[in-house]
Amino acid sequence: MSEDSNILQEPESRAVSINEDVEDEGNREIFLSVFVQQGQIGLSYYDSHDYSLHFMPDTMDNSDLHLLDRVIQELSPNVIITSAKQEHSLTQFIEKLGKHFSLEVSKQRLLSAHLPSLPPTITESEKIPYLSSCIPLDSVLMVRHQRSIGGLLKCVERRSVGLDLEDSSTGVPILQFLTYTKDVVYIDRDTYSALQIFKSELHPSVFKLHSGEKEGLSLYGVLNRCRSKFGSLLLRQWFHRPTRDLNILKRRQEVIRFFTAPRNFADLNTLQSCLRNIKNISTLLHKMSSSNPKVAIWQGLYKTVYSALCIRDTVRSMPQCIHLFSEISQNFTDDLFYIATYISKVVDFEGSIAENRFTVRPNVDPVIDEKKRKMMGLPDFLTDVARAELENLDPRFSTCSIIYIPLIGFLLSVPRLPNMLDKQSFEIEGLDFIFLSKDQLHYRSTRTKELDSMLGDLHCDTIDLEMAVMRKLQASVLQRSDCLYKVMSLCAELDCLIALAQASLDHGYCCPTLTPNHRLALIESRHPLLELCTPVFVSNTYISSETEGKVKVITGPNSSGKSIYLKQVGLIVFMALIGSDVPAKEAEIGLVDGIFSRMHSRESVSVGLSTFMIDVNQMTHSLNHSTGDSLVLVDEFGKGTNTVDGLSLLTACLNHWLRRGPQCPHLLMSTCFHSLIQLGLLSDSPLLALLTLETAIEGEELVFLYQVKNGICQSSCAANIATLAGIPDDLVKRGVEVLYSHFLYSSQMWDIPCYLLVSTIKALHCLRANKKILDSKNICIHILKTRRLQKDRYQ
Ligand SMILES: Nc1ncnc2c1ncn2[C@@H]1O[C@H](COP(=O)(O)OP(=O)(O)OP(=O)(O)O)[C@@H](O)[C@H]1O
Repeated sequence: MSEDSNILQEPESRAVSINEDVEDEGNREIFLSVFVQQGQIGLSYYDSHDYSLHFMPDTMDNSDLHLLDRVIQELSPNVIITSAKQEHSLTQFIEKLGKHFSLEVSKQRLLSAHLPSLPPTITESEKIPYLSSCIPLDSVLMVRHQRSIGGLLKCVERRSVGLDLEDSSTGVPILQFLTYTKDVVYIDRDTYSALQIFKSELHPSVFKLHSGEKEGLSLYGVLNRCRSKFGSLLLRQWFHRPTRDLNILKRRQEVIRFFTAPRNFADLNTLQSCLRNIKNISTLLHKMSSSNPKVAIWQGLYKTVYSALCIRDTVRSMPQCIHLFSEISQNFTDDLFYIATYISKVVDFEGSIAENRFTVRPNVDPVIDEKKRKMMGLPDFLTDVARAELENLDPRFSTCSIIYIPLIGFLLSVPRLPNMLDKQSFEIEGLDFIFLSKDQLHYRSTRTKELDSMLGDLHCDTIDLEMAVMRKLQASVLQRSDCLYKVMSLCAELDCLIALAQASLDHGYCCPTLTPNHRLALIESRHPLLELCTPVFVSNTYISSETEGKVKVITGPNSSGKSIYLKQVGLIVFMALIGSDVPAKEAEIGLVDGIFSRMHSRESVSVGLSTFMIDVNQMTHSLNHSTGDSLVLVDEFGKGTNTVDGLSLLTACLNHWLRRGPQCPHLLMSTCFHSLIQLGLLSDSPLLALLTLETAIEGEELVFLYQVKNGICQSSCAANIATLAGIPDDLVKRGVEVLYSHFLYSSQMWDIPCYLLVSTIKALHCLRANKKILDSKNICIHILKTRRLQKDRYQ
């Protein structure tokens, strides 16, 4: 804390509940405006949560508008606005159309937008340089973009977004302009869902049903240790926008490195407790600009600014070569200290809470002090007046009191007597009856009229004076709002990075080496979610490069861990692309441009497509859009249809990728179609590597070792697994009999090479675990003998 900081009182010393006013997410509304032309997309959106206008400079998008799809997925906008004359591709996306996209009109709307941070007297020509510093107005590509902003502003103005009961002439406030990052790695909805990056579930508590959803077991749930709500929001944004920008990623990594060093744990804890007290500054400032902000808003602001100062002082003692730290040290200016001191000196928090309005501390304004002093002495003085009034009062009354009611003034109050039944009986000579309340009659007497003129409306005067002080304070806080916005964005970043560092420490992650080359090497890596749910997790290595095999085909018995391996590779690459540490002993991540997947994630009912159609859609998407820098995860493609058709499709896709040579993505594919390899269907390619998962037979049981090794698997061990799962033995036995009769018949019909039969028999040997199934081996051999197959034909 700075030298003068002892002037400031710790906010906790005035511990009072800061209600939801401060954190109120309220009705968050997002208005997205899109304009597409000749493959370029310009978009902007307004977020009523923090009154910010985000824009994305014109960017190429593909014909399916994937970028737009991703933005919609991230933002879930309440309204999407576009031009009625839009290209067909866009109209497929968007249902609500607007027609406010003329370029000149757009410019005018931007110029007349309500920007509270600018002085109200600013002229249009003065506004242009300011706006061009926020949005590149002169950029050619921005033409379309401005048009999207034009439509957006028109819509939000019409709906008075972000305004409560303000005057109809008040414009929708825009408190900040933010760029929407475009250098993002492509990941589609299905991949997010299959990898369990997010998983929302309905809240189980009946009491919290209104708050909607909570995060289930997901990567976001595991990594989100943010202390503030806006930190969590920013982390969510990072999750939606994994990036290839090495500068951004290295900036994040250097902070995480610092906090994961044991000697910095104390600083980490201090910062975490400060971050907990930082409230949403956009909401605070918006509420602060209302005519009479609630006490909680003042408390929230004070606590926030005080904590920001603590953060600044802690960070200033840390290495300033770390970019985030030096930015915090520079941008948390003395304006913060000014605001905190001003609030601390002026606002009487205890008094404000007691009276539920803004009250001023002593020694701020002598006139207010004088009036308060008079008010303080009032009870004694009024007791004396009441005593004197009682002497002259009707003798039927044994007590009376003098009370003060704001706006009405001083009144003489006496208890109602039993014979005072109607209004006429309330009349007392020399007194004017005013009202009856709770068996107390209230009158105005000559003396109370004297008091009114002598003391006036003391209370109201004090309130007016205190409100004037509050307005001055409000104005001076709002003048310094720029610095407060910086506090919020830097604190959000710090919060996210501390959260990632904490997760890294808790789960033993390592810092990945990020490189622009095309190699992925995950040494002894783990699945970040499964490792938390299983007592023993077997780590595995994945290395993919042009020389070490970019296409991995992984076969293994059912339940041997193929899907988990695929997902763990996807998750680790994803984690590295948001700047996080990863669950591995060592990792080298060549920055990929997209993660594609063919994994079961959606129920066919929810999308109106058959399961096989979903599979094929996902595969088509991966085939069409993956590049040599992409990661493609394919889990059991083709098993939703006839085996031969599924196998043929899978083979065609794989060979297509292999033929692409250097443009072949990092492909990790699991399959139960062992004949893909056994029948030699795959093209010879140095890119191809075959992997399998190790199993062992222990006693009578099939044991999964979950260890990935080079090689192929001969059997799915489906019968064993069926037995393990409890399918009756006789059914399993019959299944195996049918399988092998059919197999031998087919092999003769189609003249399938004999090594296949050998491998079948070998596979049957593996079934030693179950004696009844072992019998089926004898059946198989028996069939072989009866068909007089030559032994040497299949050896
Ligand atoms: N590396 C591992 N360490 C420990 N347990 C694991 C590991 N991999 C997988 N498992 C366990 O094995 C179970 C099955 O894994 P997974 O779903 O990946 O199998 P699979 O081979 O894809 O099966 P199927 O072919 O039937 O889809 C997991 O739910 C998990 O409990």
